[in-house]
Amino acid sequence: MAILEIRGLKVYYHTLSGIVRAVDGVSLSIDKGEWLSIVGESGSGKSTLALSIPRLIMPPGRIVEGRIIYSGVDLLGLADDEVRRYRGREVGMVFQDPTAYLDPYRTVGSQIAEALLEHGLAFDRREAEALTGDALELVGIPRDRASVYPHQLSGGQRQRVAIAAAVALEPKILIADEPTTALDVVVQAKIMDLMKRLQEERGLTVLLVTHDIGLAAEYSDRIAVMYAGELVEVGPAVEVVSHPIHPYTEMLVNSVPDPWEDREIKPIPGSPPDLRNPPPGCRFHPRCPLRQSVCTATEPTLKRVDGGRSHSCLIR
Ligand SMILES: Nc1ncnc2c1ncn2[C@@H]1O[C@H](COP(=O)(O)OP(=O)(O)OP(=O)(O)O)[C@@H](O)[C@H]1O
Ligand code: NI
Repeated sequence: MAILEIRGLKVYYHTLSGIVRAVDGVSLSIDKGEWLSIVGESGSGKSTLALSIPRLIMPPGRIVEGRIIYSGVDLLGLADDEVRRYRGREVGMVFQDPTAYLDPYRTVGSQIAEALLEHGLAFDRREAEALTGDALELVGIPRDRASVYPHQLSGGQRQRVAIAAAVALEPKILIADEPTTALDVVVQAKIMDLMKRLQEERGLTVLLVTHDIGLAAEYSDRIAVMYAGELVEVGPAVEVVSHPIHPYTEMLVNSVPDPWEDREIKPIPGSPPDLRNPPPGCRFHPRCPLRQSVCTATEPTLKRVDGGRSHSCLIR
């Protein structure tokens, strides 16, 4: 059953130099308890898509069209104060830089405890502190570390605390935007393993945003590949990576090292288009080796094929 359904979403940034069509007609659904990763090059609109879900898009950005249905409720139809109740409590968020939202002047424990009280998940200070300790332990941080300040923790520990803070509110879905990009690979694996455990043990739905398709393949149930504001391929993680359908997915896979196979790394030639003025037809056509005349003349849509997969390639 879908916990989240995004339909025809368009999110544009209205800048002085033009309208940046960062998310331009995305439809995607995520099942309860599933881990879906959104992958794609820098600037493809991944973060814009993720931030739209709890309606955290700031001006000059604006959600111009579409629906975001969470557990049957269209979040885009709610008043601001109503949507605030979903943030944190239902939809948890973790970002690349936890220092951006951990207050440097307050202990990590007091910040988690306060959120618990604010959302009515703890009856009093004492219960909030107990639950905070539980949340820290859940992410592998001793409960007595509640009394430290963010700067006293390592980068990996801070990200754990951020996850503890998010998970303490018992959200149904955790949106993690590049949560391990700033961390070394060993710490990255630990954070990913932790999220996997939360998915398996608590039935947490995970939406991971990453530019790392290898990482996505290792941890996700499904992968959605984004290019220039649109989805080009969606399907079971292992299949998408081992047998990509869309040429962009294929080139993205070939542009990163394969830990199991010794093959040549081929960077994708060219660069993504200017989203103020994207190319007509398939937005990938200027970089696509399979390009034919239909690719410049036809607007592709995501079509379903066998195996729970979909793609938007006009040739394949
Ligand atoms: N505040 C903003 N004002 C104007 N344009 C923006 C703003 N934020 C993002 N954009 C543009 O929207 C497009 C999508 O950006 P977004 O950050 O969503 O991509 P991304 O896939 O998350 O990239 P990255 O991997 O670098 O994080 C880009 O062209 C970007 O320049
Ligand atoms: Ni991003």
